[in-house]
Amino acid sequence: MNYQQILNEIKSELSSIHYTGKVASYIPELAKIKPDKFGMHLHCINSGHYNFGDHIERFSIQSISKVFALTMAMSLLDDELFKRVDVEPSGDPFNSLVQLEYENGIPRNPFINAGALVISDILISLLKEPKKDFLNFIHEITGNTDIDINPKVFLSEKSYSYRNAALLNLMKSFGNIKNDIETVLDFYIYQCSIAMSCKELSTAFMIYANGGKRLFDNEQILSSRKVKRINAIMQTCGFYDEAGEFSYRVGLPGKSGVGGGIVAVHPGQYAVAVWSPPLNPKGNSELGMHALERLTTLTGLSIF
Ligand SMILES: NC(=O)CC[C@H](N)C(=O)O
Repeated sequence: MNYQQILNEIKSELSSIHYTGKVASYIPELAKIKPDKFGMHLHCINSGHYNFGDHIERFSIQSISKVFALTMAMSLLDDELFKRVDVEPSGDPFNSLVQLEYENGIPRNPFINAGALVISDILISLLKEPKKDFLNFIHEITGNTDIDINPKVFLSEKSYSYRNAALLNLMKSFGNIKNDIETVLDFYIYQCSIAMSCKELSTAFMIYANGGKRLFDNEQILSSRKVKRINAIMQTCGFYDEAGEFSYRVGLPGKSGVGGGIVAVHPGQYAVAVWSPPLNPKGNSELGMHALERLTTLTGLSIF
């Protein structure tokens, strides 16, 4: 199959689509990103790299970091982790508070903000230097030690984090947050402000496509049992109240972020990342979803 030709076709098809999405503005620093940025990077297990556009430019990974945080927490703790966060789709927006009240402060899954905040709390309790260890984990799975946060995005989100503070306060009232709220918020926002390119993200997500092994040296990072579970959570919960739509249109486990990135994996075949900042009303990259839908249609390679 000529993957580069397929990517070129996706690029030309999408250049004529009139998008209606808006770049995220509730984190002021993200609103400065040009809406016409667009890149895609496909990393195939057997045949290497294919790409187009702004695929080596770094952008704010935002909620894509929730997959790395869950991976770290699952490598430190076993099933007891899931007493504090569930694995069910929420059907609600990423920053919603409503379900938490009914469900006694136990978030529906680790990929909505409430769930990721619980994971941050767990990591703070277990790690010596949470920020350093988190960044080191990303360096380990990408083999790239200069990946870092964007300090402007970090500070920008810190000054507008009222909803995440509300989620933390509510969960703390139910006893599901052990550390102090400022510390958890700070670490959570730190993770979200990491900047990576589509190329780097497709390398990082290769562990989920390759049975838990880094592709570049075959080192086992995560057991295949844990990979199965993380991919299942990405499939059912990776896109908030649009997880069903993504599954139906694209047919891959994946995760999005409000920076406009989406990463998806086809276990045994490839990891792919796409970046286009304008978001649809559910907070997922409008053109990113479209590009991935075309990829699985044109290659015939979805998991279904
Ligand atoms: N969906 C996202 O990417 C949200 C992440 C963002 N940092 C927030 O907490 O609001």
